[in-house]
Amino acid sequence: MRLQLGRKICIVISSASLAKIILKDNDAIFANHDVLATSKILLYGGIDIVFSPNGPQWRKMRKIFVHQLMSNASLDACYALRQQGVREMVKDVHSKAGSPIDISEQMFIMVLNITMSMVWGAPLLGEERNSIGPEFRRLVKEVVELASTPNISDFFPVLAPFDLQGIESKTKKILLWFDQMFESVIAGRMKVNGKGKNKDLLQFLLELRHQEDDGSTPCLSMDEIKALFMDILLAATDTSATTVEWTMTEMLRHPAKMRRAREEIEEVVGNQNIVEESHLPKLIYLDAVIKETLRLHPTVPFLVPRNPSKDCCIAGYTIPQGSKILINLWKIQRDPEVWENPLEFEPERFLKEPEKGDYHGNFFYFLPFGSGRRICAGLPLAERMMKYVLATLLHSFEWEIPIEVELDVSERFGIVMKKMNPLVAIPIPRLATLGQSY
Ligand code: HEM
Repeated sequence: MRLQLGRKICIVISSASLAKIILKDNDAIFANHDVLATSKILLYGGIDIVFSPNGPQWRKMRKIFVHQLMSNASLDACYALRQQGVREMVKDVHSKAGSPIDISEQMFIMVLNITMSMVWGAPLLGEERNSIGPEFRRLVKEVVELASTPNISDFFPVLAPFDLQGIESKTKKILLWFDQMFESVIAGRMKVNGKGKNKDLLQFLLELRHQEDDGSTPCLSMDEIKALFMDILLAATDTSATTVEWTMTEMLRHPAKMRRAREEIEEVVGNQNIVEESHLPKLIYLDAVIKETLRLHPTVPFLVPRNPSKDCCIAGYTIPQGSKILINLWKIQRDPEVWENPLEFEPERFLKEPEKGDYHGNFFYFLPFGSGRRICAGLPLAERMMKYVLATLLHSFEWEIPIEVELDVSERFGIVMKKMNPLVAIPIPRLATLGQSY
């Protein structure tokens, strides 16, 4: 489908074969993400990983992130931070046992804490958890909404200086809040001469900054450090929280499947232990449940839209340089040619045909993390965190739906596909004796 919006041509790709031609066969041409007026403001001019065009800047930023945080060795080394984040969350949920809780909100704060610990060594504790956490979430929600609102400045760049919808000025206010937080964290570390006790990402970046390449220019500017922080915190929180919320929704709608997932966890973990990441590779059914959720409810339903870097011809159609290409995962991942009963929640399909569960960008009917060189850079962390937290939620609690709540799957499309009505569920502790272990 092709739409002309102002000066911008938008093309929606809804078949796996075309997605492959774009994301694999022409990966180099389509390796730029579409940069919105809001992303430029929020990401310090677009010098981050998500919005840098394919080139040396993008390679530098992505390399730092992947090497420092996403290698197996780095992820193993900071397992204690994930453990602490998940345990804090369980304690918090225990304290609300019997009352309805907003699952996505709970998950958001947990993921935020884990990522903040990985990035600068300090989670939100005590009062901060109740003040900064919700404010952070409110602002991320606003960012996602602003970025999902069609902006005249993007379609008629000549009108951008007038900011007719006020989107840019709202984004600048949000940037200010984040920027002050980043400045204060960085200044705090510099006060101790960059000698934090943890070997976290901030520590590494400050050290890297002082390894000057030509004796005068730091390898990394302060804006680059802040843009990296922004990418990580924004890309990790809403996506992971929303995916856990959809997975819990589908399990609550299918109690037999939730029972099967819990039985598997009990068999692997036992009732006298708490879930550890070492248990995760054995949780095959839970893995299938997560994949089936990502198939039916792709968290980033159109990927991050791409721009071709030059005019090109795809399947006989000319695609001009700079067009906005959306890959419609929602449609592709429900294609009846490949998925039997495509609208049904059937995790068992991935047990029968495990090859269809490859989400590393090679099977073009299932691309929840994208494909090619711009594939999600946080995939290794996302898959560990989601499985770990879901296993823990099922192992520690029974979940009930408040009587007045209808469990629905209405979707709200945007950059991140949220539930129209947030999932509210009541936790009932299962393993009373284990409560103290958290
Ligand atoms: C369930 C969780 C997540 C989902 C579904 C998800 C999905 C995606 C998708 C679809 C893209 C665009 C890929 C493309 O254009 O082909 C992306 C990009 C990205 N994601 Fe994720 N993501 C998740 C979690 C995370 C986490 C936890 C982090 C970081 C800690 C992260 C960091 C990034 C970054 C930095 C990019 C930009 C990569 C680039 O442009 O080179 N994501 N993600």
